[in-house]
Amino acid sequence: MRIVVTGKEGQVVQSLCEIDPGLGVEIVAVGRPELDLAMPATVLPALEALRPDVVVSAAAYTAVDKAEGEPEAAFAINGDGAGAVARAAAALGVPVIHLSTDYVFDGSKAEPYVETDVTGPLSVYGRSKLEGERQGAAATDNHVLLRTCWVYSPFGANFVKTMLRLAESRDVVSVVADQRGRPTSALDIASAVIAVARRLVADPDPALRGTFHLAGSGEASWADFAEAIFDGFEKRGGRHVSVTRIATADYPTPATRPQNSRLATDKLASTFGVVLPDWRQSLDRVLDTLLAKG
Ligand SMILES: NC(=O)C1=CN([C@@H]2O[C@H](COP(=O)(O)OP(=O)(O)OC[C@H]3O[C@@H](n4cnc5c(N)ncnc54)[C@H](OP(=O)(O)O)[C@@H]3O)[C@@H](O)[C@H]2O)C=CC1
Ligand SMILES: Cc1cn([C@H]2C[C@H](O)[C@@H](COP(=O)(O)OP(=O)(O)O[C@H]3O[C@@H](C)C(=O)[C@@H](O)[C@H]3O)O2)c(=O)[nH]c1=O
Ligand SMILES: [Mg+2]
Repeated sequence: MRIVVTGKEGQVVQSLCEIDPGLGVEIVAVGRPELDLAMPATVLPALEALRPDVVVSAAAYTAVDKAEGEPEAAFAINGDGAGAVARAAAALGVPVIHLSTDYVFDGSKAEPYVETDVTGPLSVYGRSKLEGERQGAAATDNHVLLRTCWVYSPFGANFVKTMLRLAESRDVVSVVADQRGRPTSALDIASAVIAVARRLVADPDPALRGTFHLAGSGEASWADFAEAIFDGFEKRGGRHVSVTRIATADYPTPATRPQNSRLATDKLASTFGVVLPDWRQSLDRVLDTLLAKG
């Protein structure tokens, strides 16, 4: 089985390329310039040439604050570009696994979000990802929409790497404590995507298609997450860094984030038997890699 994934340097695509996908599975990454989501005409020819058995739509415009000033680019890539990937998979007659985000929700729900909850994105990024969800669902039923959240990894740009960079020069870092979510390792996402892809290729059952939420086990605020990162840094010989827990109002950003970003993952567990490790355990593995690299 050949899994073709969009993007080259992204966290999820690099994690897919990094992990051992197991017997009979091959991972191929395709991105710019051959496949450019901002140029939808490039998408079908690039995918067709690679003869995928499954397409993983992982590439996206993910700069949440920058997107507020570049809505056209965000919608072109996350809306029309993601739509083009799903339409190409449909044309090739293969399933597509399309990654989306907790930021499609407004965060006002008291409980974790389930797949059927009403969306209401607060940011350009969230709205553009929701448009990609709509275009993907319209393109094909042979489609898994996998919403995930708070992704970190040894690769690309993410909150863990930002905190480790700040730890080099700061004794105290102020971090918001009133946004809660579920930190998710891209390495765990990669394993889950491969497990889902295997099932989709083997089984046309419509119950295996549709929307599913995927997240690391447990939950945290960004401040909790930062504290765990700094603890791990110190345990591995780094300096002591402490967190000042602040409110969202004390950390103004161009984009508004949901206060409740927690995704309920029971449907993925009961349908695919996929449950991710506790986020603290996965964080340890990523810190081992990042801090061993130096
Ligand atoms: N990061 C997060 O916290 C979360 C991410 N997600 C979603 O998961 C998916 C994977 O995210 P993640 O791996 O973190 O993303 P990254 O931000 O790490 O990487 C983005 C990827 O998209 C590619 N890309 C951007 N623009 C284009 C374009 N015009 N044409 C082709 N490729 C493009 C980049 O290309 P290049 O290789 O050239 O750099 C890169 O490979 C995305 O759909 C994202 O929306 C969902 C929830 C949380
Ligand atoms: C750097 C920093 C951030 N923060 C806050 C700002 C924000 O509320 C929160 C997280 O900031 P970031 O900008 O790193 O995270 P952000 O880019 O919003 O992360 C999101 O990315 C997109 C792609 C997703 O899909 C989401 O699931 C989510 O992971 O932490 C602090 O309070 N202190 C700090 O020093
Ligand atoms: Mg960011």
